[in-house]
Amino acid sequence: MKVWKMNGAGNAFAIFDARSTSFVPSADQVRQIAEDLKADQIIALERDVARDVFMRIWNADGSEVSACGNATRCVGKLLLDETGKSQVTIQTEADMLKAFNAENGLITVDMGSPLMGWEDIPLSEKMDVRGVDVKIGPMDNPILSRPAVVSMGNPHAVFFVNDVNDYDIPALGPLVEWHPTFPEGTNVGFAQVLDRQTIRLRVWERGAGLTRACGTGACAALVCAARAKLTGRKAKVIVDGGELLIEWRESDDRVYMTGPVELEFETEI
Ligand SMILES: N[C@@H](CCC[C@H](N)C(=O)O)C(=O)O
Repeated sequence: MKVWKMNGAGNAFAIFDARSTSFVPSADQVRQIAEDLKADQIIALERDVARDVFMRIWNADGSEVSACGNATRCVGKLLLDETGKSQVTIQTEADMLKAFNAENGLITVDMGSPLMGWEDIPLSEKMDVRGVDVKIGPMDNPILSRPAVVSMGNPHAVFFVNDVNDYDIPALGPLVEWHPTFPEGTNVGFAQVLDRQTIRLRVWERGAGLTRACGTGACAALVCAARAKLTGRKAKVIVDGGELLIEWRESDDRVYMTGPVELEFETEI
């Protein structure tokens, strides 16, 4: 079976070509592969009757999840090169996504529409998704409070902060990731709005920890920022591993992400 080690803005993936050989790893095996190949997520490419591919996703902790933006760009690049098509379709558990070539070797992915209902995130009970009732730290002087939430096919809680460098993310992230408000856990973004077109973002990923980039996290940060009128609907999101351009189009309500992909090596197992 062919395996590609790739990254999207530093978010690292081991991508297994399971289109002709079955690949059904146990959670233990996923954890081992992630450790051996230094991957944040493990991806399987499977045959799909209607789309170019079905993309299955596991976090480094062995949990299977529904969405991964940076891996969608990497898989898009592989399929665009392989098929010579101008656009490829990628089915995930969450949605049907499309990828196409952008300028300067970058890849654009149509990440679908953000989901805003409290049941969609999901939250444990009905709350205002622009600022949910979550506080971390002393009750009268919390370190973090009232994150905005949205689903990009996976759950995201976004804290708007004055300076991302002021926060001990490995200490705070897990407290939010499994807070009772989020019955399926959540990815946790720390977003600093630099101006109306620029966001600095770091993400504590559910099931993977602090990564160098989170594509769905970047989409979530832009959607939450634009919804709160902190930015316009298009912004550059600066992550630890590079830059992502995110646009939440008014015309179709879909979020488009453009960013880099890198093939580190490929091998056969
Ligand atoms: N790295 C990803 C997100 C992967 C899944 C996430 N950790 C979750 O549990 O939902 C991205 O680029 O979007």
